[in-house]
Amino acid sequence: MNDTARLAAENVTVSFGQRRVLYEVTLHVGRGETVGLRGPSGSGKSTLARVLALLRRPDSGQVHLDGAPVTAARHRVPALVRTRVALLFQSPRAAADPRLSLADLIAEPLRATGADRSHTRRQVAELAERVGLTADLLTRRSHAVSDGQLQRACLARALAQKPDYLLCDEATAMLDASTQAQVAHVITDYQREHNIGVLLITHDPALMTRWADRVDHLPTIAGMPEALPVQQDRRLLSETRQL
Ligand SMILES: Nc1ncnc2c1ncn2[C@@H]1O[C@H](COP(=O)(O)OP(=O)(O)OP(=O)(O)O)[C@@H](O)[C@H]1O
Repeated sequence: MNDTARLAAENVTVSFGQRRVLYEVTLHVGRGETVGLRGPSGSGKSTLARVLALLRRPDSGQVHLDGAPVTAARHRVPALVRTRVALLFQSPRAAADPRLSLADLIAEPLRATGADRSHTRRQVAELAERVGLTADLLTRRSHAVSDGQLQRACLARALAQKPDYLLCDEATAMLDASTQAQVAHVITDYQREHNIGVLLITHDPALMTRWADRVDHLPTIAGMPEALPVQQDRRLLSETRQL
């Protein structure tokens, strides 16, 4: 694999107030690979995903996107860079504007890039078909669809960005087994077609085993105090294994 074709967190440290959540964590996701990230509740998995998704700047350390450092976050990152990483959250309701129909939700990234209406309509129809949403669902707003249907719309929206990296933060945890399998199938198909890197955060060991090429692990610190001493080691334990 080309060493620069990857999304990388390098020595990332993040604290919330006095509480250090990540300390010098390094994690790489290469194009075409699926990296699992495990760790107990509160160990900082979502925080690391937000850093990698360019939603939060680390206190120290850096994010590299295909070899180039990204030193800003959110709207300070140029749209062409920002949209290359998509994040799919556990709760689609928290991630979806309730005023939008599912069609408008999926179209959000296309509108943001100024795509014309007919292109947007075609893309939305294609993405809806890819994730298994029928036309009648596309006119509904989030309150009138199930969690599984809404999560599929959020996945379609993420793919509308044409990301090179997709970060799935417990993205299938709320779904029944069959919807979970469908969502996983859509993502792995897309990955094969577009050679995207996938970060998979899940507490489900079976899903991790089936899906991840290798797994990294964020450790817990037993009895972690609110204010950690600087030397407290929060480095990532790499548990490279071929599954
Ligand atoms: N915005 C915030 N402000 C203050 N503390 C936060 C904030 N976001 C996260 N935290 C804290 O940081 C720690 C790590 O949270 P994070 O959500 O990254 O963990 P996680 O490993 O994803 O947990 P889970 O598996 O339960 O989702 C937790 O103690 C959490 O309470």
